[in-house]
Amino acid sequence: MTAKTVMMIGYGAMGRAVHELLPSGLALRWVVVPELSVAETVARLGQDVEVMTSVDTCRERPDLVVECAGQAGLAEHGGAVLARGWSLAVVSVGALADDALYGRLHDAARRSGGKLHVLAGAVAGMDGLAAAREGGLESVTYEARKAPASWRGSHAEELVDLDAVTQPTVFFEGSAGDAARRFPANANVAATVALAGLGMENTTVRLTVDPDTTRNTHRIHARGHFGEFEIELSGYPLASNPKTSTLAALSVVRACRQVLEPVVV
Ligand SMILES: NC(=O)C1=CN([C@@H]2O[C@H](COP(=O)(O)OP(=O)(O)OC[C@H]3O[C@@H](n4cnc5c(N)ncnc54)[C@H](OP(=O)(O)O)[C@@H]3O)[C@@H](O)[C@H]2O)C=CC1
Ligand SMILES: O=C([O-])CC(=O)C(=O)O
Repeated sequence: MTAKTVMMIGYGAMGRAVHELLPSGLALRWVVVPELSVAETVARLGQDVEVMTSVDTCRERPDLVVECAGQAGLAEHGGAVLARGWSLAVVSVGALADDALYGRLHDAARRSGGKLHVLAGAVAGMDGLAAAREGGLESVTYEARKAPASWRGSHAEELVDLDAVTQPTVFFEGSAGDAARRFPANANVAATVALAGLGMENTTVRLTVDPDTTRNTHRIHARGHFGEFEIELSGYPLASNPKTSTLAALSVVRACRQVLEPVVV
């Protein structure tokens, strides 16, 4: 049987983890990275994978395109993928807090028959939340708790002294849209919860730095006509990037596997 093909946008910590776990029967054929990373990525991947800076260079049709490139990468390449009518599974969901980008990707997919799949990423429960929305939701709160190392290099450094915290400290409380825009590498899940539930402005987000944890912990509380649920997921970060949970990479692997499966769970 010929292998189904995958294109990956971005090849950082998550992309590499996904590549390692790609199910047999699927081949990573194209990787899209910024110009500055082309040489290093070619050296890592060898001849079997075509490394490019633009989706336009690809002359075939991938069975699935996965984005592991950060919000800027989704903004740069998402439109071109969807305009071709391809399927695009994304993790940098916070980019969709930008209404103009959301509209552009939505319209490109609608015109071409392409599909934008918002992956659950580092959290669970998005199916239940989206189902609950059908009956009406009253409130949705999302809280993330991570170690200081996971918040380094982010806007958190301007809000709290990451070297001095001695106990769990909330340093941001606001809307999902605001969180996704201010913490592009750390609060994509806030946008995912918002898209599944009450939207960017009506989803409350709390971000905490916890000096005593090595996990990335996500808690979602939702209340509505269906009743109420609370889930807490305590994930291991990837060794190669403490901002990124292992489960987020695994959600991309799952999306890849679904290309092969006649029954989708
Ligand atoms: N939904 C979720 O649960 C989660 C989502 N994420 C999202 O996944 C993204 C990737 O995570 P991770 O792999 O750990 O991050 P890394 O920073 O390790 O990797 C990002 C990769 O994307 C590349 N890239 C950056 N800009 C572009 C662009 N314009 N076009 C193509 N490629 C680009 C980078 O290249 P270069 O090195 O040259 O910059 C690098 O290869 C995060 O930035 C975040 O947005 C992360 C965790 C959880
Ligand atoms: O991986 C995680 O724990 C979540 C994350 O970074 C994000 O939401 O952007």
